[in-house]
Amino acid sequence: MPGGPTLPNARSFRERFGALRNLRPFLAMVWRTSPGLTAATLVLRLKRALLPIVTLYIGKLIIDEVVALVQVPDKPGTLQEWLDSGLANWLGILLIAEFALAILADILGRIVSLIDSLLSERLSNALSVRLMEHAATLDLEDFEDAEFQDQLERARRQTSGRMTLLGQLLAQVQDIVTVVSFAAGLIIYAPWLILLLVVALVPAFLGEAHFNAQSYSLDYARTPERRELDYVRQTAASVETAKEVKIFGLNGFLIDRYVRLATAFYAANRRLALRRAGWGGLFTAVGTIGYYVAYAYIAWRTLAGAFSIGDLTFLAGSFRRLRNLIEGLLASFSSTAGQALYLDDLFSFFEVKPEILSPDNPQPFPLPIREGFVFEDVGFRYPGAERWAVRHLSFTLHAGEVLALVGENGAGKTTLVKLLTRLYDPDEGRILLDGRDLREYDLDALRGNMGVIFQDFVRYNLSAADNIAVGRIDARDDRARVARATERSQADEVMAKLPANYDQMIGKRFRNGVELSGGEWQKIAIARAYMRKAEVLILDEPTAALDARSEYEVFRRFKELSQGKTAILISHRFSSVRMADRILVLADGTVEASGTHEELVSQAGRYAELFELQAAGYR
Ligand SMILES: Nc1ncnc2c1ncn2[C@@H]1O[C@H](COP(=O)(O)OP(=O)(O)OP(=O)(O)O)[C@@H](O)[C@H]1O
Repeated sequence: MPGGPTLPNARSFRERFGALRNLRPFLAMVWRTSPGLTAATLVLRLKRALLPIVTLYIGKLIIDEVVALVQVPDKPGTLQEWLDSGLANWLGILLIAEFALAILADILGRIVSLIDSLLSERLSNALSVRLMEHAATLDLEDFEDAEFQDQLERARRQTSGRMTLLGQLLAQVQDIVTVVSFAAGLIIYAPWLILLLVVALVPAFLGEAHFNAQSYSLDYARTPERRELDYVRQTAASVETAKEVKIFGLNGFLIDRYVRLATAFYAANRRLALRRAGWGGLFTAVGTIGYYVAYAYIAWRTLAGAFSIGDLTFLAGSFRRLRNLIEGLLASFSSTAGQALYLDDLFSFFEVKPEILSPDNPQPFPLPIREGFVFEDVGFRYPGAERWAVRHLSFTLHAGEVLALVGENGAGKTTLVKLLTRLYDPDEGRILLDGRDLREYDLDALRGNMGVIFQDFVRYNLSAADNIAVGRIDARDDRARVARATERSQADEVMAKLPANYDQMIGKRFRNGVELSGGEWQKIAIARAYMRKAEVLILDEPTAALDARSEYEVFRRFKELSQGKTAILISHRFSSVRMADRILVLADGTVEASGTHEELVSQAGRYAELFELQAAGYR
């Protein structure tokens, strides 16, 4: 049989069956999704489970009756004579019963699959919602971690993948009842046939279990590659990337990369599939041998007069059905154990807990802020990074002040903003707000009172109005408020140009979407900050694509509108920066200088140098 060193080891037997503990919370989740549908499918399946044995038994009665009638002396000739004689009445009733059972089985089957498909869809929706709800509670740090992304990806796949598991579990309940009913029949006639059955089936079961676990391990180990595969496919063909892919002629490069990854996938899957097919064939053959030994025995006993012809068909039928059922059940048990391993991914995702939390007795956010924010020797290193992004960072952001942050790329400006908004907590030092550590405040209130627009703000494929309303989504229907925010960020000119104004779908992903220019997007994004009644306003360089006049105007308004508010603005344009009350020059994650534009220019430091460089460019 083909084999290869690259297959990961199958998970241990214990681990595999240990995963079955996940079934309980899973079933609880199914039940919560819809108690009515769950109960209905169970009850109907139990009813349906008993139909096969009854059908087979009536079949036996029919044959026995026919055999008996054939032997009746002077039996009637035509159908009419048979009917008139009344001899075939019992046979008629049996035939009608058999027919009715067949119809019933059909109807029940259809209703069950209808209910199952409804239940599965609801379960998948409920799981997706739970996944999104849980993801929303987690830290930014988690999302930036590649391993977490693998885990999230695996969990996400489980939301739809687990529908098969549900169907499988329900079918198992049904099949077990059927098996018990057949086995009871068989035990009454020929107990050791059951033993023969078990011996013939065990190897197949163990084989299935082994290959299922191996396929899970393979899947698990390959999550990073699979994410890369998806990423490459997405990059090669998406509206966001099409422009650059064309200009740079990246198709070939991306396709090669895809093919390389996909080929490795295929090779590993093929190896496993071949081994599985090989062993599976062997085990099935063992089962078939078992069946024919049993068949020969039943035939022999019938010849010996121990069984009637009806018994022969009933027993042979029972044995064949039992074999198929048990084979199916064993395969599906082991696949359930395998699927339960996948549930681990889902439940372990739900167990990831955020570290950035509100304290138990949070302080209310100060309205208004009286003193401001104080950074005390703050140090922060991104997870897994060797370098400190900011360190020994100390400064005060006074209440009501407009502070500009300047510094070269990578100086730590954005990191500072992330710390201020508690997207991260400092590794060293602390940040105070009105004399108390930021961590003492209610997290939602803290974030709710900050209007922050990052340089990599999100371009939502939503209507223009919603793109602004996301700044305060619960005020989405307050059109006057949206209009005010639009006007403040000068997005009103953008809005006026859109064919459907506020209702215009923007972005190219959906039908009738209109794409905006970079600067137009920025104006829309900045309006989000004005949707909030925020105590602190922060613009982290979302203006880079604005033309000089627009940026100047945006910042002038920003300054005006930040009256009485505490504000931070980050920009590389000195014409804007100089409007701030105070400027903080960052270098290598720490404060190098601070003061007004005039003070800093006269100090002949980095600020003056950068200012000169930019000014020289315009002369
Ligand atoms: N998510 C992250 N994970 C790891 N390191 C990061 C992350 N974000 C930033 N860094 C690192 O932290 C340092 C500071 O980055 P930061 O984004 O704060 O700089 P910045 O001053 O805002 O730069 P720019 O002017 O380019 O926006 C950089 O050296 C960067 O490599």
